[in-house]
Amino acid sequence: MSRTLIAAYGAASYFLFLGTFLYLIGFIAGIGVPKGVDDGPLVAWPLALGVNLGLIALFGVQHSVMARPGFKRLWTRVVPPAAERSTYVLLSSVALIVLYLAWLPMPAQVWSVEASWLRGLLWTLFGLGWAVALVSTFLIDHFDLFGLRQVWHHWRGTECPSHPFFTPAFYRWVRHPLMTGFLMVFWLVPDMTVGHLVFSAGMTAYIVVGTLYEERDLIAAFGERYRRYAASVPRFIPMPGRRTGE
Ligand SMILES: C[S@@+](CC[C@H](N)C(=O)[O-])C[C@H]1O[C@@H](n2cnc3c(N)ncnc32)[C@H](O)[C@@H]1O
Repeated sequence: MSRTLIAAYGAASYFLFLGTFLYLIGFIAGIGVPKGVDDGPLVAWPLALGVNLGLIALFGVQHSVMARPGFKRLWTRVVPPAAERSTYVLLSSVALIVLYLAWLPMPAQVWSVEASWLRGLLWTLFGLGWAVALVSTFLIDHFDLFGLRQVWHHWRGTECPSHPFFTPAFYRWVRHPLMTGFLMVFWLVPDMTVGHLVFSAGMTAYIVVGTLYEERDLIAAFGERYRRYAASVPRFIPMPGRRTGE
């Protein structure tokens, strides 16, 4: 494949992911999108539950299996190595779009906060969660995570160096601040239906399992250094007095 084609593929995958990521904000909040987590045809709850869990599993399997070094080694025999991350990003977007389209509502209310000050506080924390997630992508390397760095180096004909282990800013307080941001936006909402709860609980389960696999790879890559970091820094929730500087 030509360098320009791979660069265009990388850029297209990035912008598609940006769109699906922005859609996720509206999907969860139920604001500003044609179909949110509580919209869609009403069906019997066992069917809705089965379909929704299947959609989360589809996203979780795609997102976790394709991120493993062993899978990447096999996969890069099929796709050019420079386009591997962009393909991951593209297929993650496809899995999310399928989830948005096929998601079935389960409208029974689990909680609905009435006090306006508390609603305001929860919406503020919801917004803060998105900010934490976005800033974390830049701390770890936004353009690498979304495949643009790889296609850019390939386009210029330069080597794309792999990242060292580091613990910038939020990474001194928690090991997975990007996931902390996601956990905030999944749970800190003033209104929660059963369907929304299934989404939040399913995605939380995926995050817990996904980060276990990620840490196994990080220990394989960085060894004792990562083990020491994991022993002193909490996974998702910052604890006063427990942080490390690298
Ligand atoms: C989607 S990012 C998520 C990072 C982290 N789990 C979080 O929630 O903030 C996953 C990538 O970040 C890398 N990564 C995670 N922690 C890292 C660290 N402290 N230093 C360097 N790379 C790291 C992993 O190897 C993986 O390629």
